[in-house]
Amino acid sequence: MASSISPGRTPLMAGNWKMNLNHLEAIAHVQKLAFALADKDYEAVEVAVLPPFTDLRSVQTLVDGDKLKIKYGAQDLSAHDSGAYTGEISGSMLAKLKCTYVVIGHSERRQYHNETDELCNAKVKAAYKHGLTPILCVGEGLEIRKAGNQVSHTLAQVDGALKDIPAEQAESIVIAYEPVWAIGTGEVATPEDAQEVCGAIRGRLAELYSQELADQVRIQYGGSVKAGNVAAIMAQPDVDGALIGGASLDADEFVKIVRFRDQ
Ligand SMILES: O=C(CO)COP(=O)(O)O
Repeated sequence: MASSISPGRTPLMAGNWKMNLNHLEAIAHVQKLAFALADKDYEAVEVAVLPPFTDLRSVQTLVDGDKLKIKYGAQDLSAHDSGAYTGEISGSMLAKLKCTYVVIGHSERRQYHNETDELCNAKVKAAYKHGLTPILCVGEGLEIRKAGNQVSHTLAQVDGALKDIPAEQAESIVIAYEPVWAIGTGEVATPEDAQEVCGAIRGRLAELYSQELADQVRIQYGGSVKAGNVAAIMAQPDVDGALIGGASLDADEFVKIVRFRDQ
């Protein structure tokens, strides 16, 4: 299927492993991806993996040692720089491991750890402070979708997380629209559903900053993305990649998603 992605926005296909794969499994998985992916894949698409914290050192060693073109990042970071915050991981620790990306505000953290837009905003600031690129997750639950309020709900999350973030930083952000009802359920948003909200997010970025900045920011869709549905979603003009959960744990499937133009 033909894709209508703006040539200025390289699609980002990022695998969010969530709480799956220990560090030994992580090494085997990244090796499989590295073996399967070719230079032409990396020219067409940016490929990233987002493993659990405990895997990051192993992934870094593999990527550095074999000069792999796969990027990697973490699934969360602390809003604080250092200190008495038991169990937390700072942006500087992630930067030291040469992470490129960090996921902020995933719906599972909002739901199970009560993360608010204010906390997401503090984490976006922490990410930029340490040179990390945020992948900011936004999206509505089923009740909000049923009431038809998906756009206003999602844009309020964008506003909250980007409060006081200057354009020089916001221009590099990645925003992932992940409708909560489509995560891990097999229930995919239709390409039109994805486009409606992703287009609205780009419109909001234009209002908050400028059209030029909005045109440059990558907006991903996430929620039950698979090789079989990725091409139709990527054909939407404001969808510039995917944040993939379950399907990213299967190396063959993830490679097919990276090669969405062939599907
Ligand atoms: O939450 C997601 C990615 O961050 C989506 O998960 P699934 O692809 O498993 O639905």
